[in-house]
Amino acid sequence: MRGFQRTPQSAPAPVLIGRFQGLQRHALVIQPSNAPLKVYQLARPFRQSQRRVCRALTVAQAKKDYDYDLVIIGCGVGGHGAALHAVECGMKTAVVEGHDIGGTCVNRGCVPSKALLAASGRVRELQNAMHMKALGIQVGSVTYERQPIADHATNLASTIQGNLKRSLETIGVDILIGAGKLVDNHTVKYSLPGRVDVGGTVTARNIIIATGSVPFVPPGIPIDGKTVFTSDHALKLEWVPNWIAIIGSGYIGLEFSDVYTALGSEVTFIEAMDSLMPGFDKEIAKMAQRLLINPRKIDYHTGVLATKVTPGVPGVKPVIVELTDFKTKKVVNELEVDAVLVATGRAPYTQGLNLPAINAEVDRRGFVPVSEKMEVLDKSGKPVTNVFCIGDANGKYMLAHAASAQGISAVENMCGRPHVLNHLSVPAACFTHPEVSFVGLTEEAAREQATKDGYSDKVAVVKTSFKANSKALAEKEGDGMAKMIYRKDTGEILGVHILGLHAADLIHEASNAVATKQRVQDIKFTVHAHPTLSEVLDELFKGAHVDSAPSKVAFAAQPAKTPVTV
Ligand SMILES: Cc1cc2nc3c(=O)[nH]c(=O)nc-3n(C[C@H](O)[C@H](O)[C@H](O)COP(=O)(O)OP(=O)(O)OC[C@H]3O[C@@H](n4cnc5c(N)ncnc54)[C@H](O)[C@@H]3O)c2cc1C
Ligand SMILES: NC(=O)c1ccc[n+]([C@@H]2O[C@H](COP(=O)([O-])OP(=O)(O)OC[C@H]3O[C@@H](n4cnc5c(N)ncnc54)[C@H](O)[C@@H]3O)[C@@H](O)[C@H]2O)c1
Repeated sequence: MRGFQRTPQSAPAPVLIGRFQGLQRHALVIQPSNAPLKVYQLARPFRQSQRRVCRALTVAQAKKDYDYDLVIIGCGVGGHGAALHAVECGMKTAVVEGHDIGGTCVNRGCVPSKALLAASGRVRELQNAMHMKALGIQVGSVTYERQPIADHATNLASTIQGNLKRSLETIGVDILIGAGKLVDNHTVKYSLPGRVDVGGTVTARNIIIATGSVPFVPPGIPIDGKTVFTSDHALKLEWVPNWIAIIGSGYIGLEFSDVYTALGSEVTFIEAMDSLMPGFDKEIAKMAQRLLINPRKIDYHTGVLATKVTPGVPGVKPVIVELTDFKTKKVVNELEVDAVLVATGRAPYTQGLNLPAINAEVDRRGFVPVSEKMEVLDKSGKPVTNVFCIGDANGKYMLAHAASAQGISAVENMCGRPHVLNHLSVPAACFTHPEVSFVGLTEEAAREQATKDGYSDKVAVVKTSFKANSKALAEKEGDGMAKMIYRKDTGEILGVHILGLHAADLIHEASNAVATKQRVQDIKFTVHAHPTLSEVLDELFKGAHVDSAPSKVAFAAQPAKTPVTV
């Protein structure tokens, strides 16, 4: 190491400080902050006189204070996303997984539920003779087989789980099997009950907690897995009840109401709040009720809690559900149904983590408190050095892609490149038929925020209908709307909400615009192919009235023109 120049630890980006003798293209790089010294392979030979920022491939670790640069406890999509990014940043990485790679999303969430929605959605479409006839198609009687649909979901989950595992192994991430427990802020112990052959202790410069969540079941509701169950059981589609009560009309409730009604069930929603879909923009929820609830075999009780559920026996004894008024707390009704799906949210899974070892504890709802940089906060609210928490376990935004984005953000921060994820730019979607999607604030929240911050007169809303879109009409899918809430003085996008065909795919133009801080007055000059559903957003952008002039970006010079010979 003779002749190496030392650079301060606080340098903003990795800095090259010397090269190994005889290795023309290898050099020692000091990473800012707390990341370790590394040997990198350089894109170009290094000249001693130059100190350069290195953007090259990692070859090996130069200093070995710890077994790993990063150990991630939990390998759901959050842990997986963090591991991929860590390796890209040159970190020697291991994941500790106590149950199944891919976690909730791959095994008991996004993936199998989308498989069920895809199959049942086809059944619904093909059974809709009016819709088919409008396209000039006649279909005979359409039936389905439950088991192959269930198998499709199970097989897809197992394929994606395998893909995820291979993607980690290929890039050299060690997969340590066992439930991880913190010993201190650099040490993780892992073990599996009843398995003496599995387990150990590893040290790491940084640790990420990514232990996810499990279904939340309110008190008074015993889960028997047969007649009273959560999404964990429902995804196996072991039977299709004639009448199912769904407690909760959030994402899980809505998506399963779509699946069950397509497969022939009648659904009764039990929702604690005064209206269905309380977490969504009110206008969108109202239209969703018109498209996704009213025309289907669905009824609902709002403003009530399911306070007591007595399991039944399939085909023999009904399930009894006691309903209590949310406000008066008086029992108001009793239902008899074939089955009950409990979809009342998810609880963080932090059991056995031993947070006191790092002087931290969960908050009153059980989530691990974190800073905006995803650092775990200790009991006094200060960041615990080198320990981060991402995904459902911190409760900031319980979505798969949010978990993964938080993982990337945490890795950036541990590499000394300060990063804060803008959660208002994270899109969300509910994969019903048609889909619902959004990014940013609801109109209600945006107006409330504007009143608080003194710009309520500047908030504007623009709307458009799928009925004005040629592609949607070609598909005979004109039901739906999109709305954008924005600031008419600055052109800032505050929220975009879409209900309609492929809404989940369409939202990304808006979410990317929010993430990159594009203004409406600029985006309205972008061009959308015709005829496409993306023109729904184009309509929104063009329909908005902003007081500010477009920036120069929208009128940037074109590449030099080739002279035209006349
Ligand atoms: C039915 C359903 C459908 C969903 N659909 C969508 C969707 O379409 N889109 C979307 O964005 N989100 C969806 N979600 C939400 C999404 O699944 C979660 O937000 C996401 O899985 C969170 O990722 P995570 O990595 O934080 O946690 P998880 O996926 O829960 O993974 C945590 C992992 O940590 C492991 N673990 C826990 N404790 C330990 C320990 N001590 N040691 C070692 N390992 C441990 C667990 O075994 C698990 O594998 C859905 C959820 C459900 C239930
Ligand atoms: N497409 C997706 O992205 C997707 C799909 C499924 C799940 N998820 C994620 O999974 C998480 C869990 O979903 P979820 O639908 O269970 O939760 P949710 O928070 O979306 O909805 C729960 C609903 O249950 C109601 N509720 C709660 N307790 C009740 C009670 N005792 N009686 C009656 N109603 C009650 C709430 O008012 C709320 O409307 C969500 O945070 C979501 O982010 C996402």
